[in-house]
Amino acid sequence: MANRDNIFAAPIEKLGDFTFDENVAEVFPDMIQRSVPGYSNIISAIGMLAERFATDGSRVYDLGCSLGAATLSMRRHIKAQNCTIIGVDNSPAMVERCKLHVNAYRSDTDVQIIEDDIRNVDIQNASVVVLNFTLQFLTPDDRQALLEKIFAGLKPGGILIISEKYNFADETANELLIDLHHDFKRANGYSELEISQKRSALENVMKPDSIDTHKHRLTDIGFSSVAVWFQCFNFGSMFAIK
Ligand SMILES: Nc1ncnc2c1ncn2[C@@H]1O[C@H](C[S@+](CC[C@H]([NH3+])C(=O)[O-])CC(=O)[O-])[C@@H](O)[C@H]1O
Ligand SMILES: O=C(O)C(=O)Cc1ccccc1
Repeated sequence: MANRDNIFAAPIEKLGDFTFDENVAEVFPDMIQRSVPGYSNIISAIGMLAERFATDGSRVYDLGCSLGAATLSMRRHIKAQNCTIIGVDNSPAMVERCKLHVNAYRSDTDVQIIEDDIRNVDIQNASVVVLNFTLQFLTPDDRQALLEKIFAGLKPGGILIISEKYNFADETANELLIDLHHDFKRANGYSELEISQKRSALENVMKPDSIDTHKHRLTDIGFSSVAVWFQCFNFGSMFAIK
């Protein structure tokens, strides 16, 4: 069984910003499963979308791949020939573990895991690009530049899948959805202290956009067929087709 996430269980005197360090990588499958509503469904659907959109000889990118959950789901589903999946993450602890997961099985689809900042990565000949809960960790300017680079590197008909935590312009709706997310975490065994310390640790490093902001930004860049295909509380996933 995966190691249990106890990172914020005890009171932390000098609470710093949340980072994807060794301790987080160690418990990450448990943390993300108990913290993100719909995570498993999203991972499965990313595989299904990749099966439809991956084309022969193209590249498939998983940007902010963590331990490679989306990469592995896509690798299981892709039927196209001579595809390469490129997973990128700038956390050495994540990349080290991700490589172990990927190398545990062989497959017809080649997988390369790269330790780098996704802002530096060259994107070319892409049929599928996945940003599964990664864009939210970049600054707004960096979000725009990254999405422009992805658009330029996608083949016509290629798909971008972006999963994010959202905020909502309506204050009442926003508070209710945040509360429901906290109920979800409580139901999954997190204490009030864990919920509040993690919330504080994330405050400076993760600033969610609204669904409208995402849609407008993608449409302005040139994507067509922008749609939310999944939402649970303040978490969801969109696709955008070039
Ligand atoms: N600039 C950056 N460059 C590279 N990696 C980055 C950067 N910023 C953050 N990361 C990486 O993005 C990942 C975000 S987790 C993604 C889950 C995964 N997609 C999953 O499907 O399981 C989401 C979450 O924990 O909420 C972490 O591994 C960071 O190291
Ligand atoms: O736990 C939370 O409150 C979240 O917003 C999701 C999350 C999951 C894993 C790492 C960082 C944020």
